[in-house]
Amino acid sequence: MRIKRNKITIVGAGFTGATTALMLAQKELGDIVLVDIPELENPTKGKALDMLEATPVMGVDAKIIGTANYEDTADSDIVIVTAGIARKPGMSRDDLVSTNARIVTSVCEQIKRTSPNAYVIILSNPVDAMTYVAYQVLGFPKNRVIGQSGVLDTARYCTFIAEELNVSVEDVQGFVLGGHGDDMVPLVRYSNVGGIPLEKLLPADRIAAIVDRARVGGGEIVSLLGNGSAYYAPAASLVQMTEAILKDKKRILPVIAYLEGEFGYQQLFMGVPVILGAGGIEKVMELELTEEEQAALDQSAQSVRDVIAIVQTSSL
Ligand SMILES: NC(=O)C1=CN([C@@H]2O[C@H](COP(=O)(O)OP(=O)(O)OC[C@H]3O[C@@H](n4cnc5c(N)ncnc54)[C@H](O)[C@@H]3O)[C@@H](O)[C@H]2O)C=CC1
Ligand SMILES: O=C([O-])CC(=O)C(=O)O
Repeated sequence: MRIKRNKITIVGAGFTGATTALMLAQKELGDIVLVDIPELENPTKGKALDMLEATPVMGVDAKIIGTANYEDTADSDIVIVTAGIARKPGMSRDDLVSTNARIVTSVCEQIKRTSPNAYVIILSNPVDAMTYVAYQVLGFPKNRVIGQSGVLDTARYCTFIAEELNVSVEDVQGFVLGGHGDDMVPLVRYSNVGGIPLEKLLPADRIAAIVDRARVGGGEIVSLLGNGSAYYAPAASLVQMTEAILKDKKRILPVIAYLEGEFGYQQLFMGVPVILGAGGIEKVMELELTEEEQAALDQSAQSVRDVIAIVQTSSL
């Protein structure tokens, strides 16, 4: 038997897609196919070739191609979907819903045809609802349809904690539950720094300020960039998820998963901690929540449901 190299497709070769491709190559996680629309075929080929030409300098082996043809993506192990429009200052992620639902639908129809066995990771916003759209169109089992929100939201939360305490980011542990919107739920009670509960290290008002900043972390970058949204930290998050699956690491990471009773929610895609390994989402890790935490999560779940309802009632 010949051992096969991993094949990773990234749909959407814009800021997040191209950055993810480069980071995947730097980690030698597999060969990479970047796909974009036919009108951008040459720029997509150009980005891929430019990255490929960086590989001898970086000392990594990864084939990287750009294309507008889904046949080139056939039999990918992982497909990452970043296709769609990004928000601009003054917009919410939910304002992208109609346009991106159409794009994610057409992309997933192609993925279903060309890579029926792939694990699919969705980034396009509003990502909880777009993961739902992808699941409907793909018809893949729920363990193979995964949305990215919590790794990024948690990264922001941990960055701000490390900055506040002037300690290494490596020693900060925590996670953020719920939808990828301004009412996401950073779980303070389960956060620690070097094993020491966060609540013993910082006063409540400083923790509250960190939680508030993490919740609007995406918007902070949108305001600063002026014409688009974050891409370095989102790309790093996608790479961590991809690595967890391809190396069967069984990482416990917060991702958007299909809930069928877990945390009390039925038939809902939302961010929760899971075991991520070679089986994709291998298990949702349920936690005991206080009444207050559950109420905050309920509010976030309702926001996700409201956006999914827009998708369900519109003729895309
Ligand atoms: N879930 C999350 O944590 C995050 C989500 N996002 C979302 O990711 C999406 C992409 O963001 P960026 O890369 O910054 O945007 P971008 O505009 O730089 O790139 C998007 C790319 O998608 C391509 N595209 C559009 N329709 C397509 C189709 N049918 N097939 C293939 N490609 C298509 C565009 O041509 C463009 O190159 C946005 O919706 C953004 O809101 C961004 C950061 C974090
Ligand atoms: O804020 C946005 O629109 C992009 C995104 O989801 C994030 O950076 O968290």
